[in-house]
Amino acid sequence: MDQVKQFLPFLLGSFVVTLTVRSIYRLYFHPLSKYPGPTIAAISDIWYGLGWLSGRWPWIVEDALNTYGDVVRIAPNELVFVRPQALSDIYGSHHQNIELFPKTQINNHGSEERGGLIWEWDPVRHRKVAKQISPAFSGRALRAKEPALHRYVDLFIQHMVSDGQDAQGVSLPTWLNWLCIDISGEMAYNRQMNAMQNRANPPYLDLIYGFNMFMTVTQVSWRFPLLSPLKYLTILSAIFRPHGDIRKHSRARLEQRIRQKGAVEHLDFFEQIIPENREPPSDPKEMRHLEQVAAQLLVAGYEPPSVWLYGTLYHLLNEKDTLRTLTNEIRGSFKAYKDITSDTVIPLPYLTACLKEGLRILPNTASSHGMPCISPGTTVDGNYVPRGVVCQSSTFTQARSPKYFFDPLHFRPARWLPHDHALYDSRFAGDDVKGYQPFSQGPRACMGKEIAWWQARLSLAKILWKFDLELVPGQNIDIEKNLRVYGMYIKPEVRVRFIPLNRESL
Ligand code: HEM
Repeated sequence: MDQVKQFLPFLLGSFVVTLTVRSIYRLYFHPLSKYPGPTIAAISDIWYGLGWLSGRWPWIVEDALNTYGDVVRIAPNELVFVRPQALSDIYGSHHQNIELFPKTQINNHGSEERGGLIWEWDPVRHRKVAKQISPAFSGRALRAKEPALHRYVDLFIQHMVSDGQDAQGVSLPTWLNWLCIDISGEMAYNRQMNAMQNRANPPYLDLIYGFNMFMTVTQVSWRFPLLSPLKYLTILSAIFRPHGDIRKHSRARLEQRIRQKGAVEHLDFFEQIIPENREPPSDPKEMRHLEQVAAQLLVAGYEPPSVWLYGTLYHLLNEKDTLRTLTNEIRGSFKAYKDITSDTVIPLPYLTACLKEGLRILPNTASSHGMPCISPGTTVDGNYVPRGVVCQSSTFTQARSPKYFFDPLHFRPARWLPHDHALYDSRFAGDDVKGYQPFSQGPRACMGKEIAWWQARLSLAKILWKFDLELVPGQNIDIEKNLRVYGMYIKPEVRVRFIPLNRESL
């Protein structure tokens, strides 16, 4: 015991000396020491970790960029950029579709089986999977999916006719989540989630939201090896929730889909990577890879569209004149509900402008968090960034900065209108509409951009053709203050009345 007592001051002393020397190195001698940022972020990952755990990371980074300039050191070995040139340098640069800034291992933690498609950090492995899947996103393949898209949007409309007129209205985030998970399950691997039909969260949706905060904890704990046992909380949470059963069910559904190959109502995104022999691979690694890709397609096709529609409708409901203009454009363009198709909605300029503005004012999770990549040792927006430094963008800050957009914190669709449109407003002439890339760019850009646009245009056009919308009075909502984002956004409650017009039935 006495020996321990003697040894303790020595241990503590060594610890303090090591921390001091490391901090001095990181502050004054590290290759990133010339970049500005909070001092605590330069010497430790604590600032980064707490920021992520708060659910307000995009806002924290925005504050830092507004305080320190266009490049900020947000962790000892990490920079965030905001100018469009930096975004194109980081994400757009590639050689024969192999990205020059590979993704970090923030999500799959180096596992070769868990990369799937979106989390795959190895550019060559990513290219292989992306090449296999991309034909499923081609124009012809998308056409085959259009009837299913209509079916779900129509089901949403029918539910709103029956449920949406009550004085207390319906929960906008809940119903949009159900619409989007139903569509995404169907598109990803012909999986019927039946959320709207059952008026309940499918267990799979509960599962992914159950892990929402946990994903962030895992990502953060990865930076602090001493805290990594936190990861084992997954095991605890698995004990207390029926996760195992849900996973088993998902796996069984996927195996069924693999055996069906081609014999489905419409081709889905998964079709392209189903083994030729239509048998689930016996190699567990291969099967885990397929499960990972299927899950990623499902979540990638679910979360961004649900946030997009939620943000756009929330702002429209708060901007009555804008909502009226859009409603008039839609109702003036279609005599009958059945005339609303993925082709006929494209020429509506105000609809497109409102949706672009919705994407700007609330970018999706990946764009809001930044998409960390590793520098190969090159220049980003004129700054030399040594090899191995983690770089990322803040599309969120760019979207909300007066340097790039006039009146950025307000919903102003007019900024996206063609200049010869009657409602175009020259105050927006200086907006950098081309530099804004919510679907990212380069080899890792969004594959679902086109189908996402179909889904968003069709949903909004059908909803506003059929209903007058109003916020249920007495709600005190400020999504700017109340939004939180971990692995996915947590959307604050908004109750809305859907008042059907007496028009032809569906
Ligand atoms: C509002 C709509 C959407 C937005 C704003 C959006 C945005 C993005 C962004 C920023 C990325 C890059 C992520 C990263 O590099 O980490 C991405 C990737 C991806 N998105 Fe989307 N997305 C949307 C909808 C969809 C939909 C409906 C699908 C359909 C499945 C989809 C499928 C994908 C896929 C497969 C990737 C990975 C591409 C790759 O790594 O090769 N997205 N998306």
